[in-house]
Amino acid sequence: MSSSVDLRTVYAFAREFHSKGPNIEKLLYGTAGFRTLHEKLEFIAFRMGLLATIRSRKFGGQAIGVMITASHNPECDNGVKIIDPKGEMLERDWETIATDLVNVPDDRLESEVAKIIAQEKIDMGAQSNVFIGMDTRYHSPAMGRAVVNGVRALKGNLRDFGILTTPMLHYLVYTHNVRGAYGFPTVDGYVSKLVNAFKRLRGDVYENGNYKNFILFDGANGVGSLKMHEFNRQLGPSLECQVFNSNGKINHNCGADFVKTNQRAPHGLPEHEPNTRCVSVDGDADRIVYFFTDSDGVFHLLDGDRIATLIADYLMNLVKKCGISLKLGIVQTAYANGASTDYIKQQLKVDVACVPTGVKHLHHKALEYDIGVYFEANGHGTVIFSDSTKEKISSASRSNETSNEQKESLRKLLLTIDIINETVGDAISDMLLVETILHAKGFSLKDWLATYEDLPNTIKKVKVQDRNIFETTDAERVCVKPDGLQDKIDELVRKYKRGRAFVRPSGTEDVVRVYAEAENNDDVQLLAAEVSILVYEMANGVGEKPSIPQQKL
Ligand SMILES: CC(=O)N[C@H]1[C@@H](OP(=O)(O)O)O[C@H](CO)[C@@H](O)[C@@H]1O
Ligand SMILES: [Mg+2]
Repeated sequence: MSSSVDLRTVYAFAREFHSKGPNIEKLLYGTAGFRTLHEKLEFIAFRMGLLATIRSRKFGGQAIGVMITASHNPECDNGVKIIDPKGEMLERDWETIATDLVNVPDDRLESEVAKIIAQEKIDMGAQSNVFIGMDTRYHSPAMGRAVVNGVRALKGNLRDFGILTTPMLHYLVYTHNVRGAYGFPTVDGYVSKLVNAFKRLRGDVYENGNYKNFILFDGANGVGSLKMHEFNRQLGPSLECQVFNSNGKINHNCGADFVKTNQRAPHGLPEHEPNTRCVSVDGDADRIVYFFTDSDGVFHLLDGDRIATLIADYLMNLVKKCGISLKLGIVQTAYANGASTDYIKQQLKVDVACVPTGVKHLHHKALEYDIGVYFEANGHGTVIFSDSTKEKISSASRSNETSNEQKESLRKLLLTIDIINETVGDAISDMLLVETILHAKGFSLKDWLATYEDLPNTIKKVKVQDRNIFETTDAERVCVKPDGLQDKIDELVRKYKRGRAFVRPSGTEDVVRVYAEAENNDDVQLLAAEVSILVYEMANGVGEKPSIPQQKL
């Protein structure tokens, strides 16, 4: 190992500018990196700057991303996560390395960095390249500067892209590393890739059947609204998209998480005709849900499960028309509505897998299929096509044995692939894809909703003294610790028709999440309350004890 970096600068920078200070509780690289109150995060951002530089050197100078965001969390929180060279989430072994690096005191930082360099056999003389992006939180620039200092302390190179959606940074990292093979590695390149494919698929006829060319876009007062304005300039009349919730408090009473969790429309929604198509994205624009209010004033949600089934159905039909055979699979988590899973198995007749929460798990599983469609119920997901699938599609499109009709379908399939950001869930890319499909089918949201009927469901949060005493198995559907809890949950679930419930510790908040679904809403509320009380009692709940809804007492 050659080293041109004096590691004493690491401790000097830390002590001078980004001291950890005493009494910081142990922090874990969780479902989506480190996420906590912004005041606690600056030293972590600095250390992630160090780690990203080291990781980039491990890959001979390939770009590594550092994204500053707390996604759908409230404004007071921030977060930092690392993006690997292929635009994917950080490899699991390095999550442990990241956790260890963050949890050492300042005076052990230098030796911890030296340990990582030695263990991973890093050539500190090698090139390194760190790409930095951030959401619109007012404290994100300070975090960004801390990352920059981390990179500088190790004499690395960096590019600071400023305010970006999370999926844009994933795209930029990947396209840079594959030297443009997946798209031009710039922000303009990203927008043009998606918009050009969208426009070419849509053609000159913007409306079709029940599909109207107008959509209301809730930007969650985050980066999604800024970027959607940029998209709008390029989309022109091909999609009339009215952006709202652009400059208030991030995620406050709006955005995809608010809409999904509360199953109601966001605040700030402009006056509109009943049945108008509306979307909500989250604070960093990597997830999306659709919704509308019908002429009786009833709110309807079309979430990630719906999006996955719509896309899978469309792609399967398209592939069939192309005259090629490919295996498509859908990946969900335990939060997927039971009715969607039944629909996938019984109607779509597609393979469906269930994995633990967090897109990294879904992405990983989706790689096993020729075409992997993965979505969390909250609207976070995308589609990935294996290399051999892409090869099959392009060779079929060039082959003399392919009919003209098949060639037209292959052209559509190739353009559809271009709209998709395969690196990670991407709210804007997902929206353009769904809009393309609804347009092709001539569907209104009502038509889409009619494909199957969701089971009523809810997610509750329970605060307990230590959420880490909860351990789960079977893709989080079974709770193995504390002892005896699962048996008691099973007993409760048995009382309800089509009942299902599970509990798991959150990876991003200090709570235990309780999910319940059943045939009707009263039962759902009752089951969720009963399970929440159980969790609270078995794990020394903190604060107000959950209670049974009034009408059931
Ligand atoms: C039920 C739920 O929505 N959980 C979210 C949430 O994870 P938790 O581990 O449940 O806190 O944040 C993750 C990161 O954004 C997201 O991937 C996941 O779907
Ligand atoms: Mg997000």
